[in-house]
Amino acid sequence: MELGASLLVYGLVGAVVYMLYGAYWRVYLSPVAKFPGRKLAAVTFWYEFYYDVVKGGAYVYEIERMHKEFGPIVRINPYELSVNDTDLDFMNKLYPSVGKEVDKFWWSAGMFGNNDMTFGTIPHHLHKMRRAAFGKFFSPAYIRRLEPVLKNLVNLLVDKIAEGIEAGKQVNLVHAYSALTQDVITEYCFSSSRNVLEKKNFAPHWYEGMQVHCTFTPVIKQFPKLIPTLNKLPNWWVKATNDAVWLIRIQEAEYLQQIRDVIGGGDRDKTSHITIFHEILNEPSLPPEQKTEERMMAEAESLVGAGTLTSAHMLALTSYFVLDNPEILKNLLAELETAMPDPTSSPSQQVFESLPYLNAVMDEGFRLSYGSMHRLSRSHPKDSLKFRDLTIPPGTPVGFSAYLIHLNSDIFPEPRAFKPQRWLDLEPKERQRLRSYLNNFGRGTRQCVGMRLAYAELYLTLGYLFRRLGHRLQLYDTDYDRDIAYVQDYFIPAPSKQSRGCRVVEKQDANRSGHANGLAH
Ligand code: HEM
Repeated sequence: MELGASLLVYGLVGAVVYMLYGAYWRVYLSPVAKFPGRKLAAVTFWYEFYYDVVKGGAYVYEIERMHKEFGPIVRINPYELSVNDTDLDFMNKLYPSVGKEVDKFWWSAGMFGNNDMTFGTIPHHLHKMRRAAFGKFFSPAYIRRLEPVLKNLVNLLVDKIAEGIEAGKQVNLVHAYSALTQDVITEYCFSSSRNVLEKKNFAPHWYEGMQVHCTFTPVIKQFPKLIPTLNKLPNWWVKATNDAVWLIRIQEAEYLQQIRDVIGGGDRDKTSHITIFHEILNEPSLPPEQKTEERMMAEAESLVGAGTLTSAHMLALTSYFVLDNPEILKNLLAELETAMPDPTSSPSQQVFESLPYLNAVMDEGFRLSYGSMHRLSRSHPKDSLKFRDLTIPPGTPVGFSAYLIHLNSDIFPEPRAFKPQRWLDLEPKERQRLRSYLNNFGRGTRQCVGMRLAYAELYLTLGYLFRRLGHRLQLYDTDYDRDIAYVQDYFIPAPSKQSRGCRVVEKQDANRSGHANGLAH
């Protein structure tokens, strides 16, 4: 045999031996080898890839099956564990708020394209510094200060929905809500709303583009260089071949311009209120290398993405259940009529916060919309954790999935039913205990930074919309399993591929004869 051919054979044999030893090490010798689970999942990340990419956001169901088979703690890939359990003490230890270093898992932290955004930051201290630069913006004082901006946008949303149904059209609430949440977050980021509420049919391509972006997440985990590679492709090619990537590019150009305006002061005339990016860029504790255009763009993408789909999905699912259930609608309207006697008024969030029935409806909405179906993994680089009689070694990523907790029938009997009543007539302590199982916003140091803004949006939207239009809206050809239920895990969950959204029309009665054809305005 020639020297070249022999080297090739030796090389191939060496590679095979290396891979076999690697597989053996992962299954039998790794620090997490003692945890139960499927051997194939322990050997390779391609197992997860198969479920999430080939079967479409379906690894969460395979994890669910593993828990049924192997118990409350399972190994789900070469490094990571999943826990499905009702132990709140363990949950709080895994996701501490203070006092412990907690990292994200390197393999999944960059699933939205990079590790520059606060969401994608792996190490504890870097994350803490980045988050502190805008954390203040989401404090109760700032949220109150910007409430007038939010009220204007929610009022516009309700007017646009009213306009649509009065014209005899179907209004897709998912698109309407995502128009609202995009306008809110772009206004808060840059004092320059994207104005999606004013666009025809609420410019659904923005919502759809963001959904498609989420479907890239499992691919990016496996191929972390995917987005940088796509970014090198010429504009003309992207525009001609891929709408979703083109939309990402348009957004990036928009953010870059806004960020340059903030940095150069070119936005002074347009800015009517404080913004997240003024806050970050003026934060003295954040060093200049953390204020680069590139990092600010990553932060903008994550803020707009995180601030749009999550709240819109919760609102759409909750609206569906209220409109689909006359008893729930009746109770909610009765409460809102007392709290907001003048339907044309614009009360503040505080008015709605104290309403028991609205809160019960919202908690069911949170429970069935999950926030994220994905496990939220954390690793404690310096400490081991104890789960029952098992010791989890330091540095092991471990996560809970809100999907699994929220549908646990030991905590929530008849878990798939939307029952506001389960939150009512409880002792305050018991209600608080039950609420602590809601994991929509995650927990601890990485808990959703926009949670207070999200609550403000949800209270005002559900309050104003149902008080003003609740008795006039009717679902149009909307089926829960086909259109609403979140069934695909792309971190932000998606409904089935066949989903047509949550569509409403003007309720038919003796005095009205609207026709439900065509889309809104
Ligand atoms: C109902 C609405 C919302 C839900 C269910 C939700 C859910 C979540 C969850 C589960 C996380 C934690 C992810 C993790 O542990 O890795 C998160 C993080 C985050 N969310 Fe939200 N979110 C919502 C609204 C918002 C809004 C309105 C904003 C706008 C500012 C926002 C911005 C963020 C950011 C920046 C992070 C990263 C925080 C960090 O890593 O420190 N979210 N969100």
